Amino acid sequence: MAAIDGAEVAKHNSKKSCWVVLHSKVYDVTSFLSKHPGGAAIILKQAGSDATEEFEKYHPLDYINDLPDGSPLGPIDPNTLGKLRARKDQTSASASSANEENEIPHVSMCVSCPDFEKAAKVVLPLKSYVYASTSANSGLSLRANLDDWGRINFRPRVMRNVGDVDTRRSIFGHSSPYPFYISPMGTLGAIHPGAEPEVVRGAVRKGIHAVISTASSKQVDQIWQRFEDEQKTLGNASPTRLFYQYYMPVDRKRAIDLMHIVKKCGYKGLWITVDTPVLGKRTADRVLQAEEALAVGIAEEGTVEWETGEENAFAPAMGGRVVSGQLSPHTTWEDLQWIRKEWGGPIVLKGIQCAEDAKLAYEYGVDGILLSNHGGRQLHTAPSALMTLLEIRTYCPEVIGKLEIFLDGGLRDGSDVLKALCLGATAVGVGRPFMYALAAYGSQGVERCVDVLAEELSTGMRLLGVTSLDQLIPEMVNASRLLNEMWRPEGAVLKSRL
Ligand code: HEM
Ligand SMILES: Cc1cc2nc3c(=O)[nH]c(=O)nc-3n(C[C@H](O)[C@H](O)[C@H](O)COP(=O)(O)O)c2cc1C
Repeated sequence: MAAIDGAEVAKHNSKKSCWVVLHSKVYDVTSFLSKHPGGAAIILKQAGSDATEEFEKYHPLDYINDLPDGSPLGPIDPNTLGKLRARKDQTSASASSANEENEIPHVSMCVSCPDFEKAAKVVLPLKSYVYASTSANSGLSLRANLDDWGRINFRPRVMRNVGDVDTRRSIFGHSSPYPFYISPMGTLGAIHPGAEPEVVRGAVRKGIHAVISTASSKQVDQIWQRFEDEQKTLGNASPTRLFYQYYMPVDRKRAIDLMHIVKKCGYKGLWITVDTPVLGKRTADRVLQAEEALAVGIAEEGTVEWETGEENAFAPAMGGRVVSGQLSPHTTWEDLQWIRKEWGGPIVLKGIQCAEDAKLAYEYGVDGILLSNHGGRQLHTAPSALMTLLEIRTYCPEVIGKLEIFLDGGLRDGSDVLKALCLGATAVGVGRPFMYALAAYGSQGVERCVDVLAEELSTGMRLLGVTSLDQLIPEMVNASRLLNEMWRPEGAVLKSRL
């Protein structure tokens, strides 16, 4: 194929004819515009230019293969790159380029989790900040997540020898120095150029476990490779293990193939996200996307082709569109049977939000449940993980001790982790604080965030009067306020039917 001149590419910069360069090849994406799950506006902004940098922030390389037949036009003539259309993107400021008025604080100034958010706000483009911070509808689920940790109080014991504390906890037999891990978050390329591998680097250096998202910017095997490389530099001494968050692809073959790749890499558990049959309404993203569309001269598309089908083959969108998602809305409990057969390792259901489903999870033989409302990004006014844990303690206590129980959502202080453990949890997941730390400081920020949480945790243990996590018992917390508001079944008996 003859090389294409940059000046020719630059001419195709509209909805009528839209060409972009991706990794030195020219693609005609005109017919793809209306099918792009991220919306047409985002690609139109790149029309006639080299879209590689923008593409890589959001997508693994192999997404290019999903462009329609006929899209690839040929290689770009490397001597004519200067003739491509200049892009008017917001580019991410980096820690070193943040200007003086908006100077990013030194990492040591981050002494508690909210400090990372302030620093991230300085460096992140608005779009990325909105993506990280957004929540569903009017934001009440996120608010409750944040607030409920403060609505449980400790009942400390004093005059105990708390000179040395042991903060270790195992997840499925894999020891971690702390009872918290990094929650799966998609599209980290929009947050930091190092994306998921940069998070892995920080995790490995601190020895904590991390769950990797299906919607990652980098491919699952690339992330694994980085994990192995990082382990090697530390003489394979880090206890960190990676687990995989699974949005089940609609297509069964694709679903099984993905699971096999994950297994072959060596991920230690499959965390199936079950709270996302459709994407929640991400209000702030919606507003931003409408603005972006108007800026390139198109009113936000309303219903595009891929929305009208009841399923689509892509991952849940980064932004706020109504994407039914890679997780089929038709998934049921019965699917666990074939998943278990294909996977063969520990399975956690991520997104359990009531006692009935906790009981079913146990009956269906999963190994763990993650009480979560997706960081307040899915159902409007969904219960916080703590509220769900209290329901489980009250109505199906038999699952405690049989299943590994994880919580996430709104955790912003290491000592709050102790409350969940007092009430029977195995460990707690932390999301946004790590994302903000990554944005501002890369893997160094991730490490700092671990240190901040770890210090709060060990101080909390000493002040509570315990030296190991096994000593945490329900009597060490006062959960009366939440218990007062907890849901109660009519007749006080739980009916756990499908
Ligand atoms: C041609 C260059 C491309 C650019 C610059 C681009 C950029 C983007 C951006 C910025 C988003 C986030 C949208 C938002 O939050 O508003 C997005 C979403 C998305 N894009 Fe693309 N994209 C491109 C091509 C593709 C291709 C070839 C595919 C695969 C067929 C694809 C699949 C998706 C999917 C599934 C989403 C929603 C989920 C996610 O954020 O991962 N894109 N894209
Ligand atoms: C920006 C962002 C992206 C996320 N992406 C995913 C994802 O790809 N898969 C998933 O199961 N959960 C995802 N989550 C939810 C997290 O795994 C976790 O449940 C939540 O962030 C915990 O709440 P916190 O952020 O308040 O700690 C995401 C959360 C955020 C904030």
